[in-house]
Amino acid sequence: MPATPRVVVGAAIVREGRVLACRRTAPVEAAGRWELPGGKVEPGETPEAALVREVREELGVEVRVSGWLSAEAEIREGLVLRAAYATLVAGEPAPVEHDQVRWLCAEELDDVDWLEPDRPFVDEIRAALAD
Ligand SMILES: Nc1nc2c([nH]c(=O)n2[C@H]2C[C@H](O)[C@@H](COP(=O)(O)OP(=O)(O)OP(=O)(O)O)O2)c(=O)[nH]1
Repeated sequence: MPATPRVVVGAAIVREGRVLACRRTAPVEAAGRWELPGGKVEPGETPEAALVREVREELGVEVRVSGWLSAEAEIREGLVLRAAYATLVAGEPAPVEHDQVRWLCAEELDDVDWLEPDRPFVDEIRAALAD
């Protein structure tokens, strides 16, 4: 029986019609590519708690999860990506691990080079921002 995949959660933090995209610095093959802030859910942790924790660690802000996107993508064998919409409740994002952040509107989502697994999420976010 295959093992249950480990989940990586990403936050689609939306403010005034824009989503926050973050540029990775590591590993080398992912450096310069863009993602949603987040990371792996730890054993015993809920996805919501993981997302809030990772965003706090990576950007120094507090977010509230408002709902999960319907997409799910395989990052590699045994690792899947999920994402949730979130709103800022305290602080202004200041990257700790990323070297750049951008607030992108629907028309700007294709201006950055997203990690491959993020594509279905970006499509869903584009539609949501355009509403
Ligand atoms: N945070 C995040 N990771 C993503 C996205 N898309 C995507 O393929 N990934 C991949 C990159 C990494 O292989 C993995 C996340 O690992 P990570 O290293 O950022 O997570 P982490 O902070 O929990 O790391 P770790 O030290 O526990 O290994 O998911 C995304 O939008 N956000």
